[in-house]
Amino acid sequence: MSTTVEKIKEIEAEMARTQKNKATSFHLGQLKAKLAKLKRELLTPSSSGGGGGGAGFDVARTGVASIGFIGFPSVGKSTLMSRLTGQHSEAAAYEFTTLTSVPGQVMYNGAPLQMIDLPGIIEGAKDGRGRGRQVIAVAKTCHLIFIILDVNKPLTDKRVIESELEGFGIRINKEPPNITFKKKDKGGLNITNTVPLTHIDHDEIKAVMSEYRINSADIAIRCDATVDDLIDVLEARSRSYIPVIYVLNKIDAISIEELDLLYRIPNAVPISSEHGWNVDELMEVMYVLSMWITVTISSKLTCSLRWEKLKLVRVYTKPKGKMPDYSAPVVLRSTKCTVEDFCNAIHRSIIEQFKTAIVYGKSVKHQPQRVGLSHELADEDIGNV
Ligand SMILES: Nc1nc2c(ncn2[C@@H]2O[C@H](COP(=O)(O)OP(=O)(O)OP(=O)(O)O)[C@@H](O)[C@H]2O)c(=O)[nH]1
Ligand SMILES: [K+]
Ligand SMILES: [Mg+2]
Repeated sequence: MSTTVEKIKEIEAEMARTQKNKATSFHLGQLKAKLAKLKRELLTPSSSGGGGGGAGFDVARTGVASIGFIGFPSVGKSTLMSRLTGQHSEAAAYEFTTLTSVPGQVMYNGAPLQMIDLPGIIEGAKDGRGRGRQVIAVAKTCHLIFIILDVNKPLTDKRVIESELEGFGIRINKEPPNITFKKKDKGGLNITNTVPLTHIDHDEIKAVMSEYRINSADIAIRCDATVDDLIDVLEARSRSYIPVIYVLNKIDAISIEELDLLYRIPNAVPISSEHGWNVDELMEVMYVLSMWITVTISSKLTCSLRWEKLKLVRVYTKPKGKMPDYSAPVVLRSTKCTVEDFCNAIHRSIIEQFKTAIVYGKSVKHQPQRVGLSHELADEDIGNV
C-alpha cells in the first residue's frame, strides 16, 4: 500500500502529463478533487502519511489578536520579536536557533497584541519535513501572519513560503470564494453563475462534485472561480483565510536603489529588525489590520478583508463611578461609529435595553452629554450606556 505522500506524488505526476482541454477537463477536475482530499488526510493528525505526531507548538492565546512569525531559518524572526515585544527570544547567526514557539505581547494604542515567534521552516515543511507542520499549524490559528523574508536572499523564497502555507490550507490575503451550494435529495446539479466563468467548465464542476459524492445540489457561483476555488468551498472546514504582511528584513544590508524596488511589493513592509528601522510603520500596519479583524469578529460581520488603511475610532468604556478603561478600547471604523455601532460592538443585547448614552470627548459640546443611538462618536471618546 502506498502512503498518502506517494499517492499525492502519483496524482501530481498524472496531472502534469495530462493536457488541459475540453476532452480532459472532467478527468482533471477529478484529479484535483482527489488531490485535495489526500492533502487533507495528510494534515489530519491520525493519518499515516508521515511527519506529524509529537507535541505541537501552540501557546495560550492572550490579547485581542495573535500574530505568528513564519520564515526560513535565520531571516531575523527572533531579533524582530525581541525588538517589538521586549520578550527575549534567542537570536544567533546559525539556523534553527529557535526550537519552540515563544510568545510575547505588545501594547499598541491601548490594544494588547500577542506575537508568536516560531522556529524556521524549510521547503517541504507541509509534507512533514522537520517540525514544519507543527509550526504552520500554529500560524493557521493566528489572526495575522508575518511572513519574514531576508532581502539578501532570492525573492523566490516568498513563493516557496506561500506555497507551504497554501498546501496547509491557509489562504493568504484572500476572501473566501463567492460560491454557495445547497445539497438536495434529487434533481442533479443545477449550476448558475452571475459572472462569465473563464477558468472552469461545467464538466469540471461535475467531476469535482461527484468526487465529493454530491450528485444533486444548487450551486451558485458569483465570481470567476477556478477549480481550486470550488474545492476550497467544499473543503471549507480545513481552510483558513488569513491576512499576511510580508516583512522584508535586513534592509540595512542593501542599497537605496534596491530598497526602492522592495517598496513595489504589495502588502510588504521593509525593515531592519537589528537597527529598528521602519518598525513603527510595521506596527501601524499590523495594528490597523488586527484591530479591524477584532472589530469584524466582535460585530459578527463577514470576515472579508480589505487592504486599505482604515480610519479607526477608539472609544473607551467607563463603568459608573469608575475611571475609564483605557486598556481595552472598543475600536470602530470611522464610517461606522455611531452609538448604535458602539453598542453592537460590545453585545447585541445592549440595544434592547438602551435608553441614553453618556459621552465625554470631542464628539460632544457638553462634558458629559446625553446622546441617542444615531450620535457619531469621535476618536478617544469615553462612553457609557
Ligand atoms: N544585517 C542584519 N542582520 C540581522 C537583522 N535581523 C537579524 N539579523 C541577524 O540574522 C541572524 C539570525 O537572526 P535570528 O533572529 O536568530 O533569526 P531567526 O529567523 O529567528 O532564526 P531561526 O530561529 O534560526 O529560524 C542573526 O545573526 C541576527 O543578528 C537585520 O535587520 N539586519
Ligand atoms: K538564527
Ligand atoms: Mg529564531
